[in-house]
Amino acid sequence: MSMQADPCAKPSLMHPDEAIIKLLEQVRPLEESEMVQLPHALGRVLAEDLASSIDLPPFDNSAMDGYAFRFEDLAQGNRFTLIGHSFAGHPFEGEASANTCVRIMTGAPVPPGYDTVQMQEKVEVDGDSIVIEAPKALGANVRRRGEEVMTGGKVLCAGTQIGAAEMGVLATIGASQVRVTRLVKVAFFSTGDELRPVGTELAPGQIYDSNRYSIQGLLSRANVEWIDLGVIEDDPEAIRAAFRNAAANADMVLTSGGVSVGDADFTKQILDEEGEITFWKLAIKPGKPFAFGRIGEAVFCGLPGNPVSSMVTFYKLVWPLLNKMQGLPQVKPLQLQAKLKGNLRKFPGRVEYQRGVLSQNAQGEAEVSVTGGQGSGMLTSMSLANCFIILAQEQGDTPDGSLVTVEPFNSVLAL
Ligand SMILES: Nc1nc2c(c(=O)[nH]1)N[C@H]1C(S)=C(S)[C@@H](COP(=O)(O)OP(=O)(O)OC[C@H]3O[C@@H](n4cnc5c(N)ncnc54)[C@H](O)[C@@H]3O)O[C@H]1N2
Ligand code: MOO
Repeated sequence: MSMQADPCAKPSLMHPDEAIIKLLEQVRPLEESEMVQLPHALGRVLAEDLASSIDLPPFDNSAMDGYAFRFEDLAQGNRFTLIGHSFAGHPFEGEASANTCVRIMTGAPVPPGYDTVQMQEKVEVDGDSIVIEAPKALGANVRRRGEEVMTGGKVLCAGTQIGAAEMGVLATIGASQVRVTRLVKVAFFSTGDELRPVGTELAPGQIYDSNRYSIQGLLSRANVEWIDLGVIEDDPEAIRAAFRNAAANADMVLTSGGVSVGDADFTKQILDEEGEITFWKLAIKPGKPFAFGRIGEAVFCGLPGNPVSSMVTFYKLVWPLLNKMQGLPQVKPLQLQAKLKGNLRKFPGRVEYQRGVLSQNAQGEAEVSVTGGQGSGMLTSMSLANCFIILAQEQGDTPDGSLVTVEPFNSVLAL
């Protein structure tokens, strides 16, 4: 295993795990909340615990298509007279009496007085009467009123992100609107004189501004409100004006580019003048020059310009911050061990987030391979991947067949 030193590594680089802890200390959950109509609640975060105002299910109902009857009547035999039917939405209106039964459908109310349902496959119909094969227990195939939740019972907790299941739970208890934390506002811009918008011709030395689009994708996945301030030229006054505008309108200012040491890297310089930088330079690859600070009331995250670096630092550092600001709990990402296919090159010095394809082989073992070239400008290495291969700070080259740590892409990165 080669253990050459990373020419870029410096002892002062901060480990990304330490950086996350420090970052999270700098932000608080937003306190403001608002009511939203249920169809607009997807992705939002509940601002308060929610109790059910009804029993769930609201009435005793059948779990099977079949016949409702009184269990005790089986003591007199298993022939029952059919006296009516109960369909979902159309309950039986009559009265239960000895040795009678009611035809019942799944979800239909079990008429008062009846207590047990037998599925129709276990019943013989004989004119107006039926012969029931005795079910094992009283109450068989009946879903009892309130068996899931009683009126007043908690169904969802504050801090829960509303996904597809929660949308359904909210509708189940009849909530037409719901109180959620207000959306975090993020203003972002790209910096760089070489950047051109899509839909224009490239002159020599120019490239298309891809980061704004990947950042838009990430912000959409993170369920925040974003303000796109476009591309700002490498001019200190233009960057200063953009910073002021962004800070006045957002909770977070997010930039891409200009955080390294080049002669036109003004982002850090302007932020030093207009706000404050808390730390800068992390032991992470890609993404070393990630910058963090404050400008006015807003937090500032400066993503490196290299396209993969900006995505990796967003995932690792910005996303947990946004989660905390939205009132979501921090969830440790799932990691697992997978067998490496091929050799991996790495210099000791920085934690590396190489892009990988995780799959299961015929023996059911997890295997992973890198997505080709791992340069921090090669964005296709991200789009081909479904996981990160995480290599520890002091690790060097890793041979084929080794067990490596992988982190499957989470909801912010996966489609
Ligand atoms: N002498 C040193 N040079 C560099 C160092 C260093 O430590 N010493 N760090 C390198 C690392 S690591 C990174 S990452 C980059 C980060 O640089 P910046 O954040 O200042 O970004 P730029 O210089 O503006 O751009 C870097 C690269 O990315 C392209 N880019 C920028 N913005 C976009 C965009 N919106 N869409 C697509 N591509 C973008 C830009 O053209 C450059 O190729 O610095 C290294 N240098
Ligand atoms: O950290 Mo840079 O992102 O290695 O290229």
